[in-house]
Amino acid sequence: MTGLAVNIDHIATLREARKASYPDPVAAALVAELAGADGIVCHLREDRRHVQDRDVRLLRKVVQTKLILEMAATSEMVGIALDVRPELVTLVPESREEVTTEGGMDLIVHNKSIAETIGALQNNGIPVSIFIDAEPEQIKLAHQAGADMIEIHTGTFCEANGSARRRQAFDKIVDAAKLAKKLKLGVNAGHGLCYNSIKAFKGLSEIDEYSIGHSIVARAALVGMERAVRQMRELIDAL
Ligand SMILES: CC(=O)[C@@H](O)[C@H](O)COP(=O)(O)O
Ligand SMILES: NCC(=O)COP(=O)(O)O
Repeated sequence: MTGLAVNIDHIATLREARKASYPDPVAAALVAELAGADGIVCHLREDRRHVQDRDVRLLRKVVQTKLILEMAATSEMVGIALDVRPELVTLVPESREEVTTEGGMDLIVHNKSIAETIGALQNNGIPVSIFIDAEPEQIKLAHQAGADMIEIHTGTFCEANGSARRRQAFDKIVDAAKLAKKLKLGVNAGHGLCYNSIKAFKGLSEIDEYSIGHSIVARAALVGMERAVRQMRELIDAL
């Protein structure tokens, strides 16, 4: 069965908009699990714009499925990961000015440092995924760097204008997923996926799990977290 990992970052975004104590992303994670999530994702950004250290530590205590920590490959974040011990770390590129993650990790540029970060985490029993663009070169480099999994950046496909661009972006995802499986990497996919774009993935059995946050939280604001997660769960079950 294809997995659904629910990213609760933007519950924290709503809380941080007022620097309030609610809504609590930890509570959202528990509801998401009850509604059928296979995992909970949180991205502890260096600037702490949404998820806070307290959230990650509490999530570690209460999440019953699996906790996936998205983070930059910095020594501060590696220290936190070694302490919190999530079931999976996903390394993502970060830029302070971006509104959201703008692309995958460039392993042509960061190959050596990423391999070191992967080693530091794996040597302590923490599996590592790398968030990368659907480019064959990046996938081969992720494999060479020793990653356990990759997460294919789906944002380019989700944002593509026009059917030709959309098709081209999707074909790259298909090729990337097939290549990664051939290299015996686990394959996750995420960023920008919504209740409509997820339907395009029907039949793409190479993808183990989808990581989806913003669209679920946006729907949850209107219909509630449980319904929003269940509706996404049903779409993924129908793929
Ligand atoms: C890597 C990724 O796709 C997620 O981290 C997602 O971007 C949610 O976090 P932000 O919205 O802060 O980028
Ligand atoms: N890794 C992708 C993720 O966790 C969720 O991204 P989004 O659905 O919030 O764009």
